[in-house]
Amino acid sequence: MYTIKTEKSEKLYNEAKKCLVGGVNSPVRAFKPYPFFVKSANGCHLIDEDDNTYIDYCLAYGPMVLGHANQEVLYKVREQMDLGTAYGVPAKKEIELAKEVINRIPCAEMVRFVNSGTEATMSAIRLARGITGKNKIIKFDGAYHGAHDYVLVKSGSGALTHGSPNSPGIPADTTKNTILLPFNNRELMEKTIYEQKDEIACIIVEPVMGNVGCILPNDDYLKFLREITEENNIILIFDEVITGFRLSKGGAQEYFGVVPDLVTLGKILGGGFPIGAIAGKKELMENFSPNGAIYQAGTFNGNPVSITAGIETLKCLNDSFYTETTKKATILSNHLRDLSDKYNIETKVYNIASIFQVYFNKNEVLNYDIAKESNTELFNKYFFGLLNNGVFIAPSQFECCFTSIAHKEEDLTNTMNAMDKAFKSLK
Ligand SMILES: Cc1ncc(COP(=O)(O)O)c(C=O)c1O
Ligand SMILES: N[C@H](C=O)CCC(=O)O
Repeated sequence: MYTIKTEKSEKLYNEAKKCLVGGVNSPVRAFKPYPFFVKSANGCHLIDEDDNTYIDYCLAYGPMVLGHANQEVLYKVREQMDLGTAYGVPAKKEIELAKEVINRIPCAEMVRFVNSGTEATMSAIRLARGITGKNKIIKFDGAYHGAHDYVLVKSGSGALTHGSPNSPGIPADTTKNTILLPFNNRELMEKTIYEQKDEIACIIVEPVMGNVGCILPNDDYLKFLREITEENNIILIFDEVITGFRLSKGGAQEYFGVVPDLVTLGKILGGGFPIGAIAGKKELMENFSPNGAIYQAGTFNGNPVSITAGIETLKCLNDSFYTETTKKATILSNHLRDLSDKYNIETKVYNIASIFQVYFNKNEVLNYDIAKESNTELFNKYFFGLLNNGVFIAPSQFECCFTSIAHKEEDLTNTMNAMDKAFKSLK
């Protein structure tokens, strides 16, 4: 519950409910009694309609690694807008960003830009099916790969938060081809592949699961997936919509030293504007239309505004970006561990690079089933404890938090104080 003044947000929410489903445009934004309505954002701060300021660790669910309204990015975006905002014919900057992706991401030899992570995973799966001539795909329990029919089964993120991990409206005929397995479990993967390898087109995996909190891969689990897919003519897709450009310059594949066949990207790649991309080995990518027969298209694919923001954002992701953002996430994670001890509250805290999350759970969180046992009521109290003390994180146990270069020392100190007050309120 809010203890701060949020009357204007409440009023706007009541208005919004009349014309927007649930008052929001993506379910993850809805929380009870009502979400605050943002008026502006700058650096690591959000300011709401009631003039409350929050230090933001949601960062639009990931893209804003440079903080909000980064002036270098916006300067170039404004320049681009004067040159046009959508062309329907190719433009030079698409080559520039594609080359950046290829230079950074180990598996990327060719790129197709789309408009969202959802489109990217949908097209990557279609590509894998089209190339192999096989229909089944393997996805992990609790993984979220966007809101399309192939993958909206036992899904994480808002689907899990709002209690519909299997969305009605998706034909059983579609999802019968989606095999669900627990993350970090080798035996079940081996058994499934042994029995059905001739029907399985691809494994799609979030290398770090970021839509059921933050679940790290066990030692060599990703390497194991690489080996088993290679041995069985199955395409390995890393869904790096969250981890891409975040864990390292080359994303999770560089961080863990495991190179998949295809990667899906989004979020950071668009520097705060809508984007997605599929990239991978040339021999696979060339199967997309117009070179190959597998159809993929979009009016706004390679949109010049998003491409410009992406180019400018990637320029800022140098070594010190990774050192700095990792350091901040580590400081906050260690503080959460200390608070758990101080207030004797059982938690598990995970962090990697600029990602972190606390689970109100006594067990090590290795997969979806364990994550689901977390105390979401306690998480909700923690969330409001932070919010009422000027800190915003995603309003769900089943999302994760991000640091950016815009978080300053003072913000971290204020955040740690807010965390302390939030934990105290849980007793
Ligand atoms: C791992 C992952 N894949 C895919 C998506 C879908 O991306 P978008 O919301 O841009 O469609 C998301 C987030 O939304 C994600 O976290
Ligand atoms: N968890 C999702 C992405 O990572 C949240 C974004 C959304 O669905 O609005």
